[in-house]
Amino acid sequence: MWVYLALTAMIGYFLTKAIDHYNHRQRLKVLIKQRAADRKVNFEWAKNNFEKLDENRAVEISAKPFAELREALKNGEIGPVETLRAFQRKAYEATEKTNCVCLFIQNALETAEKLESLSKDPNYSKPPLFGVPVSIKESIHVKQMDSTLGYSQNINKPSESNSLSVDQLIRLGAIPFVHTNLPIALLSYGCSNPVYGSTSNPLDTSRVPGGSSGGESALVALGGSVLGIGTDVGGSIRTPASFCGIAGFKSSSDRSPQLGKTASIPGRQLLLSVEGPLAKNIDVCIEYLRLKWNDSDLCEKDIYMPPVRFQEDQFESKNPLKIGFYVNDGYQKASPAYERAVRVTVDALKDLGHQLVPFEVPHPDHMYSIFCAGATADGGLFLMNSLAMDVIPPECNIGFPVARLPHWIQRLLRKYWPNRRERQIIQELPHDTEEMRKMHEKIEDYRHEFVLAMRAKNLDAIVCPSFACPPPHHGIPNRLLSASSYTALYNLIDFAAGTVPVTVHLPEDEAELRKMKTEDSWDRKIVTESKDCDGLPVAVQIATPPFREEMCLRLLKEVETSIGLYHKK
Ligand SMILES: CCCCCCCC/C=C\CCCCCCCC(=O)NCC(=O)O
Repeated sequence: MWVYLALTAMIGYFLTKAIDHYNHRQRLKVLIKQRAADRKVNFEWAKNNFEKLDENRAVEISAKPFAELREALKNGEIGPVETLRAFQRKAYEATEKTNCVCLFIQNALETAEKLESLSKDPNYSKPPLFGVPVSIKESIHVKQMDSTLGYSQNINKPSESNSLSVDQLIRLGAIPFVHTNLPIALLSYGCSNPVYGSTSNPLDTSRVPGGSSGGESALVALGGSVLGIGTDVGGSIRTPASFCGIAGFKSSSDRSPQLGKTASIPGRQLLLSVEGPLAKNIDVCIEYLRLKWNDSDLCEKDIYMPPVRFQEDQFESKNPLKIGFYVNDGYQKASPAYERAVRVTVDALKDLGHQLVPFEVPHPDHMYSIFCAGATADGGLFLMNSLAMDVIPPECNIGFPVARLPHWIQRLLRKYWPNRRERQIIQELPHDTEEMRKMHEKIEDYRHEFVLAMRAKNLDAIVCPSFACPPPHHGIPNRLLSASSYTALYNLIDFAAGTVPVTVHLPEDEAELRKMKTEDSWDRKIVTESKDCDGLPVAVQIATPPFREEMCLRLLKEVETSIGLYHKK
């Protein structure tokens, strides 16, 4: 009798849970449909607005590079409203091709009109970014807009205020005008979510634009924005920038506001995401960061941010530097084109008088495993629970349901998991407070070890690949984690790092790759994804210690100027 009652109660419990879950998913599907309809209306609004400007005039304005655009806005040759319309048109075209825009920010028109009327006052002094339209990754708060992070459960939860960086941009005279696409949960270098769908690479639409700031990279590469703001906790600015042939930069965490910002995993301790710029060339990133760091208001608003101005002495210095380089980080061998990218950069930097010496990444397997542990923070539980409460298209599946199993099963699995590199990662994921403390200790120790390794060679900076393979096809990123090891390292040790494109994939790279020894499915994917990608851009990465951001920018500029692939003023 008791057994019968217990069994009925259990069946009842699980049935109710399953029905609740089903109903929850149905509600989310309704929200997704509503958002698609609202988005159509939003795009129509943008179209009606940009069609008020003559198309030839729009083309003329949006073709202007950043510096020229700023100058034309400053001297009144063009106005903020027509500039906004010109970029709305270009962004609309870019999103027709790649699905890079989530929504147009409708308040942008009001901001542009306000700037236009202010500029009529002869006593008005134009702020430095007067009238420049800037694109913003969807996860960054813009007042009255959702930051869904690609979760349908976050639809219709508009932000009450702007993030500090969006507020700062407005203070500087810029016009945030679009929210751009990202992968659900942000912890991917793909760019797909159930709310806004998949963004494609503008250079090959069968491939991803990179992520998580992939909407930004596609939009900027297509000229739909002269400056985009993304976020990076494992490569999410640098990877999309390098996949789309543009420049991207992430600072160390102290030099970016942390107060009030969204995070893929809230409460994460040592791996903090940072906001940073993506643009057609590094000069634009430099100019933006100069304004960002010289604006004392930002540190007043985020009182935890050290008030360090743009260090012109570091940036302008002509002193030769000692720079370490590597072509293989020892964790994931990169496609040959990335090795070539490092070698041409090394030669160019030598020609400029710098000293270049080989460098080895300490304990690469350990490095990437503790990165995954630090980036997911709680053994993947928050991530997997959040995903389980949403509607996940196959290409968005992060594929780690193990995190939701009871810890004793996970402890068993981590002993016997067949794949070596996956097992190493699983072994580092913490399951209780003791393991979590140890994880933090390992990250601190690794930072120390890395700094000592750099000091032993007296290095100022490091040059290395920006990624391990060309932009993979849609659906691949979440099944090819290891390729992100080249960017992830510099989040783990909280360095400044940036990327600029320096070459393209060539047919001989593919031939060379066939010789690569493959240990597991990750290696095999590197080989298959590197096929048929001739002509796609390849970037190099440069990293420097925290508070040496300006030195990193100096080197990126030197590289871009001497060998930059698409260096255009
Ligand atoms: C087989 C073991 C699976 C372990 C599960 C690990 C889950 C994924 C963790 C790390 C993946 C890293 C990919 C890098 C993507 C870049 C993320 C990023 O920078 N996001 C930006 C942000 O969060 O703001």
